[in-house]
Amino acid sequence: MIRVENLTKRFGGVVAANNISFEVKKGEVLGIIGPNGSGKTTVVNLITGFIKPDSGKVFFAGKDITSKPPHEIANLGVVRTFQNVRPFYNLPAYKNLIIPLYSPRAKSFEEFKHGDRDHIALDLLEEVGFERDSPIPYKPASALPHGYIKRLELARALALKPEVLICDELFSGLSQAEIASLLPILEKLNENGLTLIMVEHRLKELFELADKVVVLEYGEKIAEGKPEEIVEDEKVKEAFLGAEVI
Ligand SMILES: Nc1ncnc2c1ncn2[C@@H]1O[C@H](COP(=O)(O)OP(=O)(O)OP(=O)(O)O)[C@@H](O)[C@H]1O
Repeated sequence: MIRVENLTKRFGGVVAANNISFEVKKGEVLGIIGPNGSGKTTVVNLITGFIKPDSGKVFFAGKDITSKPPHEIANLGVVRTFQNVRPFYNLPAYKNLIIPLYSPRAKSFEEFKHGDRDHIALDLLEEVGFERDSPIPYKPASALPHGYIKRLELARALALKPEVLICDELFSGLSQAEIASLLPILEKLNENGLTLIMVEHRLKELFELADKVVVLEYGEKIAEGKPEEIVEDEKVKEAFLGAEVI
C-alpha cells in the first residue's frame, strides 16, 4: 500500500531522514519507533505531503505520490493523525467531524453523501469509544479530557474512510487503561482491512499490534523486522538503552 524508496530530507545541517526505504502491505500494521529526534515525524510528513523530500520517492498502491500536496494525498485515502492535536476547541466534539465529513473524499462515499452528518459524526465518535448516550460527544472539545481529545483526533481521520491510517503518537499522554481501551478499536479497524502505520514511543502496546517495526536513529533506518526480532536486535537495544520494554 505504501512504499518509500530512499527518502532523504535535510533541515540545514540536520539530516532528518537519510535514505529511508520500507514498505507496508495491505492490512499490515507497521510500527515506526526511534528515540526523540530520530526522524519519525519527518517520515510521516514526507509520506503525507506536508514536506517534500530532497530525494527519494513515496508510492501509494503503486502510484507515485511524492510531493503531492497533503489534501490530494488525503483524498486518495492516505490519512494521518497529528502528534500535536488541534481540534476546534469551541465546537462540540461531534461538530469537529462535520468539516472532514464535507471533504471531497468523504462526500464520495454514498452513505456519507446522503446520511445525516450529525448522526454519522456521532456514530464515528461511538466507534472510537465516546459513550453515545452521555453528554460527552456534545461537550465543546475544550472541555474534553486528553484521552477523548486523542479519540477525537482518531475519529477525525476515520471520517475520511482511509485506506492507510498513519497515527503519529496516538498513545502519547494516555494512561495504560486508556491505551488498553484503544487497542481493540485499532485491532478491529485493522481486521476490517485498514492498513496502519503507527509512530509510537509506547513500545509495549505497539508491539501487541504491529506486524512489522522500522527503527530509526539519527535519521537512519537501523533495523526492520517483526516485534520479536526487534527486541532482540543489538543496535536497537543500544539506541533504546534504558527503555524498559527492550
Ligand atoms: N521543520 C524543521 N526544521 C528544522 N529541523 C527540523 C524540522 N523538523 C524536524 N527537524 C529536525 O529533524 C530531526 C528529526 O525530527 P523529527 O521530528 O522527525 O523526529 P521524531 O523522531 O519524530 O522526534 P519525536 O519522537 O521527539 O517526535 C530533529 O533533529 C529535528 O529537530
